[in-house]
Amino acid sequence: MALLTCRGLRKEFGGHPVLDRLDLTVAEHQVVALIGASGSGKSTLLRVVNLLEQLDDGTIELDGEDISDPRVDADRVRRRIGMVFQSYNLFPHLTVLENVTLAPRRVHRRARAEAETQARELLARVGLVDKADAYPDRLSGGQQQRVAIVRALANSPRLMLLDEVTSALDPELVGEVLALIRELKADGMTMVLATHEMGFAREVADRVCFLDGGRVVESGPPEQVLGDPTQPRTRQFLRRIIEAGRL
Ligand SMILES: Nc1ncnc2c1ncn2[C@@H]1O[C@H](COP(=O)(O)OP(=O)(O)OP(=O)(O)O)[C@@H](O)[C@H]1O
Repeated sequence: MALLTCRGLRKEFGGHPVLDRLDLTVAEHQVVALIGASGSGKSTLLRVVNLLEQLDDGTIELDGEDISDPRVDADRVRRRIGMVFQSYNLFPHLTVLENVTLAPRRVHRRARAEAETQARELLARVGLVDKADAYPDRLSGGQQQRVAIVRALANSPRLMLLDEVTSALDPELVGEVLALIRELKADGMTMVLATHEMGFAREVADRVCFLDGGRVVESGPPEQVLGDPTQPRTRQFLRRIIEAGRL
């Protein structure tokens, strides 16, 4: 059963199509990795799914509901989707605990004690409960990113969208964030992640989609798309990655 179905997505910036009749289906519990050169539309795809950008054409269904209908309440949709960005985007003036409990309290109207108990449980899971009262600037990049993921999980999302979540991290901090994503997969979380980490895409994704020119040019199991691609443009992209020593 498809959790997310994108059909014919089109998005233009300044008359230039960034998504060009893009189709993507994600089954429940599936992990889909989006790969592709810089500017191929990966972030834009995640942003339109989370209704942060308006579509020019196409439809997006989440759990069978057409969320691309302009009459849909975007806030209600975003409560079912957890989005994590490259640059963490934690609120600097709030503690870790306040960052994690903000949406559950304000949006989901949970009582403070209940939201804090859940937040501490989630923080304990990622080994950061001792940082609950710290402000983000006291945390390493890897710790901040794990808090950002916990903050998204606190809304009990149906779908997680992860946009280059390790790109801003020093190499020694990448592993701790990838370990957390591995755990989410083991828990059955449905995820769509844009990544430049081909090794990670190969390991964690059930399906890899190669984007080029705003379309999914090739899609399949990681070993096929990354190991034996059928499309010349995928081959060319991977050749460049190999030459750069990133595969
Ligand atoms: N708000 C915007 N206004 C104008 N152009 C935009 C906007 N957002 C994205 N673009 C353009 O759309 C294209 C696709 O960008 P996008 O960020 O989706 O690519 P990407 O595949 O995620 O790239 P990267 O791997 O570098 O993150 C780029 O040419 C970008 O400059």
